Amino acid sequence: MSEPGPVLAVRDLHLSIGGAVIIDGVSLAVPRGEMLGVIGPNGAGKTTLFNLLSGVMRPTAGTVHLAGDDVTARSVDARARAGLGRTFQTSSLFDGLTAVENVRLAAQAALGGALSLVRFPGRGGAATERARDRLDQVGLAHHEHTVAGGLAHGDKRKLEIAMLLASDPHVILLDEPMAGVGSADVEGLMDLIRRVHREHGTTVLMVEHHMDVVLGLVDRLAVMHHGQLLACDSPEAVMADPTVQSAYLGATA
Ligand SMILES: Nc1ncnc2c1ncn2[C@@H]1O[C@H](COP(=O)(O)OP(=O)(O)OP(=O)(O)O)[C@@H](O)[C@H]1O
Repeated sequence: MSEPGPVLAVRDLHLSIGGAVIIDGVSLAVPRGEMLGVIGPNGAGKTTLFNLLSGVMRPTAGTVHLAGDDVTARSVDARARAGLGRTFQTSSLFDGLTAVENVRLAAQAALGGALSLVRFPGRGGAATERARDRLDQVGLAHHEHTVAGGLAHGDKRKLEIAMLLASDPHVILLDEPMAGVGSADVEGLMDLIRRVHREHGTTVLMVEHHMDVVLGLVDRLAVMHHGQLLACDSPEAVMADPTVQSAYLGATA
């Protein structure tokens, strides 16, 4: 049952692989509609935390709750159906398909229909309509028929977000959305993320190394270090925290 508590909550999450402790007792509650940045040095466990939230990996101990429901044992697909969407550090696009075909596949998966690339001219179809709408939302309507592999880097990232939006998620996890994006495209992507967050009330968790991006977007910052959550507070409080400064900011300066 959905209720007014945090939309996403992890409690005492642990993950060990082959004797190595990767995630070490992380607890975190994310209120509905929050934009949360996740930062930390390389290897701190940020992507692994996203893997545990999205169901790509299962924790050794601890729980993940989505909208009040315990989803710890649920698959990626079940969590996606429950409203959790995610992008990856590496591109998940089909380079040889057009922009609209990429989003249509995501829409077909979300709508529960069979996946198909066959076009039915004039018939529209719910998946195609939804795909066009999401392309419009991310500002790529004019690239509907451009193959994904031919898009500029920033537009590829926008296309990935359009695919994410095809399933109408209420929580999205963005893993380094600015990775590989030229400085000219950063503003546009930030605007897009801000718009998705504000217009749809979507809860956003974002791993991002660019501090200017993070600080320009988030309500709170979570700092990971050696698999632990070192701090989770307003950006101002986190930046002023001496433990964070020595563990993260000092370490990467
Ligand atoms: N499947 C795995 N098997 C073994 N070790 C793993 C596995 N996945 C991650 N790790 C290790 O866990 C640690 C955390 O990795 P993770 O990718 O979550 O860090 P990160 O904070 O996202 O780093 P980056 O900023 O470099 O992406 C690293 O030391 C990594 O080598």
